[in-house]
Amino acid sequence: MQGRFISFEGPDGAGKTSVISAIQEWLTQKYGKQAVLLTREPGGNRISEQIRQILFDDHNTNMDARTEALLFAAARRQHIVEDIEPALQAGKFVLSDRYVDSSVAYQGGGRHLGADDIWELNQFAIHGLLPDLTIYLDIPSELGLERISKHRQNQVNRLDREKLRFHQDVRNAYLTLAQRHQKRIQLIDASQPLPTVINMVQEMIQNRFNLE
Ligand SMILES: Nc1ncnc2c1ncn2[C@@H]1O[C@H](COP(=O)(O)OP(=O)(O)OP(=O)(O)O)[C@@H](O)[C@H]1O
Ligand SMILES: Cc1cn([C@H]2C[C@H](O)[C@@H](COP(=O)(O)O)O2)c(=O)[nH]c1=O
Repeated sequence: MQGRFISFEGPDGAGKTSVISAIQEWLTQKYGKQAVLLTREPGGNRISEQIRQILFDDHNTNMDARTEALLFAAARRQHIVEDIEPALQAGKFVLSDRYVDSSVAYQGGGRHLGADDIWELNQFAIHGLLPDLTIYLDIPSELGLERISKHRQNQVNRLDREKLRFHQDVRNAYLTLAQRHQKRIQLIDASQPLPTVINMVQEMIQNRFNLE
């Protein structure tokens, strides 16, 4: 049986990590541990995690925006081949904390490389593999950044530290993507309380895949 591929997207601090772990628990209770793969980008396997370290190294302040875009795409390719495709072939639910839309939003929007060029660049990496469903957690940039600075002071990465304008451009690019891919991308207002957001995401997954 072919599995189901669900990606979770959103600006920094939208609550993806919190929501995705609740969804993992919910699906695991329903279908068992073996039925669910929780993974993240950039990362998932040794090579992609090594690329992640380069991307988020605080010393790499001189990284060119196109180099950054290529590294995210390279980590994605390895993630697909080593983790996502095998899990889908085994019939699992694949829950990915970020996927191709992150590159379009952050490198295309935030870094101003252009959404279309970054989408095009990533076609080589994803080779046709798009999620069956993308949950986009939408949040005003100020609120997302406030959540991060309140709760995660010692885990802030190189991209979290970008200025407010960068995060606003990221959000606008996500909103454009959600308009363009209305069937695949489902938008949720992530400024609502966490239990409400989790319930809405569960309903979306239930409806999309006709789960009991
Ligand atoms: N709906 C919510 N209401 C209030 N606080 C929330 C909500 N969702 C998450 N948070 C809190 O905001 C902080 C950031 O959440 P989380 O790490 O889940 O976000 P994230 O989208 O994964 O961020 P990033 O992509 O930057 O890692 C956490 O401290 C979390 O407890
Ligand atoms: C996949 C991907 C990610 N990013 C950025 C977005 C975030 O700032 C970090 C990931 O941090 P998280 O806490 O693990 O969400 O990386 C990006 O700019 N481009 C991408 O393709």
